Amino acid sequence: MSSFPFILNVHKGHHQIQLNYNGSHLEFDAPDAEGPRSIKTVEILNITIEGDNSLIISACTSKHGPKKEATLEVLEFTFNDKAQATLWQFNVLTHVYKDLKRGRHFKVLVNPFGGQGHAKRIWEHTAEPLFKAAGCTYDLIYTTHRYHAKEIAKELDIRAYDAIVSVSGDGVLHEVINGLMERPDAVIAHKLPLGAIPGGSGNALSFSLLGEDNGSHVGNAVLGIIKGRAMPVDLCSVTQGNNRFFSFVLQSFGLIADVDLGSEHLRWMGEARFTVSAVGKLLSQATYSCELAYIPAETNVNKIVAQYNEHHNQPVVWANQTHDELDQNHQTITDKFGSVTDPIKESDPWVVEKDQYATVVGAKLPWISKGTISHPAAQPNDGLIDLLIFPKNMGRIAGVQAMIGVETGDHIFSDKVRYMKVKAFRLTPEGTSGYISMDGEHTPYAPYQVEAHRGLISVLTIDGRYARSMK
Ligand SMILES: Nc1ncnc2c1ncn2[C@@H]1O[C@H](COP(=O)(O)OP(=O)(O)OP(=O)(O)O)[C@@H](O)[C@H]1O
Repeated sequence: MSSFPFILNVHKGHHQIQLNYNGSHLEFDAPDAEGPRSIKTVEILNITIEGDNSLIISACTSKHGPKKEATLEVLEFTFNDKAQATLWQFNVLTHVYKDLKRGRHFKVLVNPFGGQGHAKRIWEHTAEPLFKAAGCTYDLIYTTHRYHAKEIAKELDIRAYDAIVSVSGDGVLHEVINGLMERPDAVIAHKLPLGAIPGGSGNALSFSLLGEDNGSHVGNAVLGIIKGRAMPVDLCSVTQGNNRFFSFVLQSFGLIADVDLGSEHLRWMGEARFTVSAVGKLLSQATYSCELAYIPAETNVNKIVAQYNEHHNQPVVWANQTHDELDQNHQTITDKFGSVTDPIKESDPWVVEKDQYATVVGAKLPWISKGTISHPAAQPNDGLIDLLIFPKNMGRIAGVQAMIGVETGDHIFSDKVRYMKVKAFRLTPEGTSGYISMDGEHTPYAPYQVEAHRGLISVLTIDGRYARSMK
């Protein structure tokens, strides 16, 4: 291949323009008031030639600054020399899709009722045009009932697709993951990457991938699916009674579960319902009794923060560069620390305590929704669960301060809050009624045990890690 820059002289109306691709950006002077333009390599979706003299560049750009949503931009130019234009197109596209498959094929699941019914419009108006512009293809299904996504994932011809994409909230993704993990060929199926387009009311994965400013931006999410690579992501196995399932967001007991599941009547408030409801509960100083057992990996917050910063300085590791737990010799995922119905093994370093708590929440994602960074040190593939505990007797002021801290993740530095990394935990609630939420799903008020499995699934992303959740 020839060397950078790749230059092509084109026309826009009467203006002569030089398109200059330097390996990291496509640069040119826009003829109108816009002035010089610079489009990043990652933003370029496609370059096509139409007829004898037309060059079309499709890109997904955040024209009005990095905090604004990336949208489809189609630039049209004319050229005089078709052979030169074709060579330029080939050179630029080859570099733009270096190590990436061009024209990926997706299974797309849209929950038409997700996110107060906006998911269909999100797909049609924003996501679909971007996929088409990039030359991607897809089989689309609108989910028609609860567990539909799980049924699809269980039956899917996984070899036919490059990823499963959901236009929904975390609920549909939870179903997809569980569908994949229940297959007899889970050993292969779990390798199919997932793509998340925010279309629900809780879009924890999208916020964790794209951060507070861009977590709800559909264009940015789609760009990650078209141009991203598969990042290994831990999955938690949960045992409860004789059931076993998988959780990728959070497992909550007490206040956070009440807020998640018990504030349906405030649904009209949208995202604000979580904060409003949580502050109300904290002011009422409700506590919940349980026995909590955990296997600690790190309980010192300062060390957890140091490890977090170190992780962000390490080079990114992609899914095809790791060894996963499942292989031809281990066709099922076994829980190293047993199930909730087993007695706790004395040979494992469990710590057991019995008390009242405002909330106990395990999570694998830093964001649980917009403005809620409950587990800021959560990492995609450290093989550990971040466990957040608000104890009893926090006091109203400290409780509300901690809740305000959740907006930035600063609550973990409060001396009233406990935050640790654990390998597994078991929670045995006292009493018979209350809420337990697994990825937003209502589960029985009964003992459960959670264990992290490293890098069991993968998610398409450009950055290869979660957005920075701590300064
Ligand atoms: N057509 C449908 N009718 C009813 N329920 C559905 C349908 N499609 C999907 N679901 C269910 O909706 C639930 C929530 O889905 P989703 O992940 O899109 O959004 P959410 O953010 O979790 O919640 P919501 O947007 O509804 O507040 C899922 O558990 C899924 O089983």
